[in-house]
Amino acid sequence: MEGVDHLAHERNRSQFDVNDMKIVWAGSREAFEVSDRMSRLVANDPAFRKDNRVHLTRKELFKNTLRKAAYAWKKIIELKLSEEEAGRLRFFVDEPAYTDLHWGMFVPFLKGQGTEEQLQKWLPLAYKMQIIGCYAQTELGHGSNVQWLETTATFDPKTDEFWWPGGLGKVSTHAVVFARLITNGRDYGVHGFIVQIRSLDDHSVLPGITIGDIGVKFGNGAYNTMDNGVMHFDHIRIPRNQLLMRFSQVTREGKYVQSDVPRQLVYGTMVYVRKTIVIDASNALSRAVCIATRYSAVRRQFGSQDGVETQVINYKTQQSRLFPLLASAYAFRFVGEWLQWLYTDVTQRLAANDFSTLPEAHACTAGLKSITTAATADGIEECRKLCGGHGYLCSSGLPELFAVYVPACTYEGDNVVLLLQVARFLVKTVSQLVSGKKPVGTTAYMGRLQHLMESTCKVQKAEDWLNPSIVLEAFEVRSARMSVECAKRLSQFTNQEEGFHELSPSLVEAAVAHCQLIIVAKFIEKLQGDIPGNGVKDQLQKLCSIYALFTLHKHLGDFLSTSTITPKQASLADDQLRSLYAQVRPNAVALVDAFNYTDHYLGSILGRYDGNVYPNLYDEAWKDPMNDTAVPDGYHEYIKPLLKQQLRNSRL
Ligand SMILES: CCCCCCCCCCC/C=C/C(=O)SCCNC(=O)CCNC(=O)[C@H](O)C(C)(C)COP(=O)(O)OP(=O)(O)OC[C@H]1O[C@@H](n2cnc3c(N)ncnc32)[C@H](O)[C@@H]1OP(=O)(O)O
Ligand SMILES: Cc1cc2nc3c(=O)[nH]c(=O)nc-3n(C[C@H](O)[C@H](O)[C@H](O)COP(=O)(O)OP(=O)(O)OC[C@H]3O[C@@H](n4cnc5c(N)ncnc54)[C@H](O)[C@@H]3O)c2cc1C
Repeated sequence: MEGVDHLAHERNRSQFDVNDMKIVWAGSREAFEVSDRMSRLVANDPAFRKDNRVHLTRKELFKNTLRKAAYAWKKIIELKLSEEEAGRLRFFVDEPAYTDLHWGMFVPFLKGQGTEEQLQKWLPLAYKMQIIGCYAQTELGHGSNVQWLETTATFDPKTDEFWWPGGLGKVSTHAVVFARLITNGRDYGVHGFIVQIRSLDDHSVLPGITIGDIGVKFGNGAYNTMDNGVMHFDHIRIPRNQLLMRFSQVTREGKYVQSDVPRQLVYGTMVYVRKTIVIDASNALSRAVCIATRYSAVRRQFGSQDGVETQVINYKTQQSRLFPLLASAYAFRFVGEWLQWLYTDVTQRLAANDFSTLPEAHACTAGLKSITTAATADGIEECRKLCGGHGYLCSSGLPELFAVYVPACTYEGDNVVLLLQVARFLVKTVSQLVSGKKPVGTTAYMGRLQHLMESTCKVQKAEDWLNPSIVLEAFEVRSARMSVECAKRLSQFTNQEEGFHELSPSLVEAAVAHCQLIIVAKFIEKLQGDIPGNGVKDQLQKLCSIYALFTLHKHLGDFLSTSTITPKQASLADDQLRSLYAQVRPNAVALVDAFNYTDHYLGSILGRYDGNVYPNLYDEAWKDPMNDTAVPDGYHEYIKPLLKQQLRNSRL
């Protein structure tokens, strides 16, 4: 029945104030207010409808995305929205589009790599969208290995194929292009250039440049709203001052001048985007968990008592699959908040030519991007499975969410390649201990290596696993022992690079252990701070324990093989986990209500706020164009002749 809250009984059971949790999830009351207002603005405007996407052809889909992006831009101007409001509005429009790359990569690259003079020229054009930019770094032959990009930019004192860049295929007028800078016959490696690629008069592609869309990508709708492109340069010429020269310059005479800064600063935009992707992982996972939790509370199957079947959310197996994902969504939210702080801090230090925390920022953004996107992609798929057959319908919102999200494991750095960067950082940290260098930041725990190598876990009963200090030390011991073991085995190789490649699978596991420690540590830190709201902190403590103990359970091999814990302590952790599931159970629906997602943004019949699933699932089916006629297209050509033939055969 419309208007009835079929989940009221679930909401009445919660043991905390969901409105207080909404503020904690949003990060602040101001952030909540902006998000709430923008999500409702989008949800209430039919111009932003998205339930028809799966029925559109690729070209219709793309044109529809251009329409929405233009409409959103007009709204932003008309309502005089702030940068924060505009960003939230585009987020709730929920459609990968060229604007993601214009605002998410092109503008940040200009801001990070341009000189004051270059910013004064290009930023006003970009902010007013008088030019539309993309980020052209990946080539057909190289994406991960940036240092081996082949496009060259040769300085001519007298006067190159990109693949994947989002927005490039049909929309962008300009590109940030990565190319090897060659001047006076010497290759100075990869640098960033701004290149106009289309006419601002008629959008035609400029001479010497070939541009196209790379074709249909994974999934219906999904990322096909984005014109990822291919571009080929054939000896085009650009002015010298379109080399972005904040960190290195080429003089009029062709002389290369490198400021006294790490060459990796040219990678700054990737660090920025990886940080953003970690925050976005909590958005995507929380969306899937919201759908699966509400539906799990609606769905009843087997186990009837008094003639009423059991809610599937009451099955321990459903809880053991769903609640760790709920906990992960909150865990990624808070580690994302911390990573935002780290990024801001590093940026301020760079402005003062303090590069001391640059390695930490790179390792943290790379590693956390890798493990949060992997867990989120797997988590969305698990949420689809948690919803049984109906989870496979596009009207559940889950197939498209998965298809849009899963490339996050690849873009902005393949997850394994990034974990190897973390491994390199850890091995270096351990090796420097010998020379007396004190580890700081997220590796500070390595400074207590002697203790961690000798420590024994103090758990004697299940409840001991609720002690944050015991949990934190277990994760520190596991990570430290894995890193030290890798470093020790690596030291047996005469050729360190050869040893690194040989041991890379174990090194990746050590990197995962370190990054999971960071997530646990930041969740615990968050709870040591002021958490306002009735019953809110208690719920978050439960979720923190679930994230930690589920992670421990999932990586039990690490904890046992490093003798961090005993099998008995592992069993006590499982007992505590099941008890925590029972404690979270009455709060589950309220914990996903706290994400404050509109039905429009969720785009899911199964995840409707009112839980009125079945009538709406049935009605949605009839809207499919397949049901426009009772007799399907093709009957007269292919079915009727077959039936008649069979009838004739049966009479012979
Ligand atoms: C609200 C909505 C949100 C939506 C979310 C955003 C969606 C955005 C859409 C995304 C679209 C996708 C865009 C893209 O994919 S753009 C292209 C991305 N490409 C990559 O990420 C390439 C990955 N490869 C690399 O980053 C580098 O090649 C790699 C780091 C793997 C190796 O670099 P390099 O060979 O130069 O360096 P070395 O391994 O030799 O290391 C040398 C030292 O440099 C340090 N280092 C490396 N990278 C960095 C860095 N970024 N910052 C600081 N330091 C760095 C490295 O640790 C070494 O240091 P040591 O010598 O001390 O060990
Ligand atoms: C949806 C989407 C949008 C994108 N948007 C953009 C964009 O806007 N701009 C842009 O420039 N690029 C973009 N990209 C490209 C993206 O950045 C690259 O695909 C990504 O960096 C991975 O690089 P690759 O494709 O070369 O993978 P590869 O590195 O070729 O990976 C293939 C396999 O090799 C393994 N591998 C590679 N190197 C190593 C190693 N050293 N050790 C162990 N294993 C290794 C990887 O783990 C992986 O399993 C986009 C990609 C996608 C999917």
